Amino acid sequence: MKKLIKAKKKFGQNFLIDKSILNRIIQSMPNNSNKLVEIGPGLGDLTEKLVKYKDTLAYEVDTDLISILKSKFAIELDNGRFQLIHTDVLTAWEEAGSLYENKYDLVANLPYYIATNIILRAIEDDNCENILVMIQKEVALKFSAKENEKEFSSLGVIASLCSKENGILFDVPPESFDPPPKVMSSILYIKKDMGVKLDKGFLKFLKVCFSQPRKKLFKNLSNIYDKELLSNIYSDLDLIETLRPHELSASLYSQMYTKVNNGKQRNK
Ligand SMILES: C[S@@+](CC[C@H](N)C(=O)[O-])C[C@H]1O[C@@H](n2cnc3c(N)ncnc32)[C@H](O)[C@@H]1O
Repeated sequence: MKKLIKAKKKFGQNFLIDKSILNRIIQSMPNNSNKLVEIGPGLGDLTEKLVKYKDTLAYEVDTDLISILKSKFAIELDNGRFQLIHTDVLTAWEEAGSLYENKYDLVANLPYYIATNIILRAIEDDNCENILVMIQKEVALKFSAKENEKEFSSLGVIASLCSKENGILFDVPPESFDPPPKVMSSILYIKKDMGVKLDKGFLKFLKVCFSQPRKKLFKNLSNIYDKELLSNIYSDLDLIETLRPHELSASLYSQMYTKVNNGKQRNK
């Protein structure tokens, strides 16, 4: 470690040290008047760039880092350019429903152990408009995958339906961090479609669809739903019963869910 602090594995601390990557993140940021929210400012290297660009609100869980950040950003904390909240961000979401009271963009080098959960929360959060995050490449591929790609899963369906634009902007190698993570990282960008809200039932439906990703979708669905209803829906949507879960488009998942629900209600 170049700094006087030992990175804590339990908080997913891999500090970004490559200045060129920090600059590329800043250049990729959406141009609007939204507040910036950062999760896990760490030692403040990305934060330093963010506060130069816009007013920033950050959530950090690690007590040891809070005192470092308070002294590094004493002026910005004083003049309101920077706000720091010492808490677990998932608890903050649980308690308040949103990380900020108005429109915001999430820009962060996320702790990888909860990266998927954070992105799903940010997609659900009505005030979050753009998500620009560094995460493990494997997870970024899942969020950005399209149908027929082997990585296409419920995460790809959710990201596709809830966004106007989403994809990997660039990859970041382990040596850009201190300590280096074991895996390749990527910058994922999601521009949300603010008019779309997925219901909890749909998320449960997707869990069933992808419960055994390499089996036939029909088989996964028939563990829960009536086979005759499913056959009718497949024929209405002009689908073949041998389809695997990754071969159906996000929009067809949405249509199938509506039909499954309508069918269930008729059967009651
Ligand atoms: C990958 S490091 C990124 C640090 C810094 N932003 C950088 O780019 O060098 C992840 C950061 O998230 C913080 N963190 C981990 N879990 C958290 C949680 N549940 N809530 C808020 N911050 C968390 C860690 O303490 C750490 O500062």
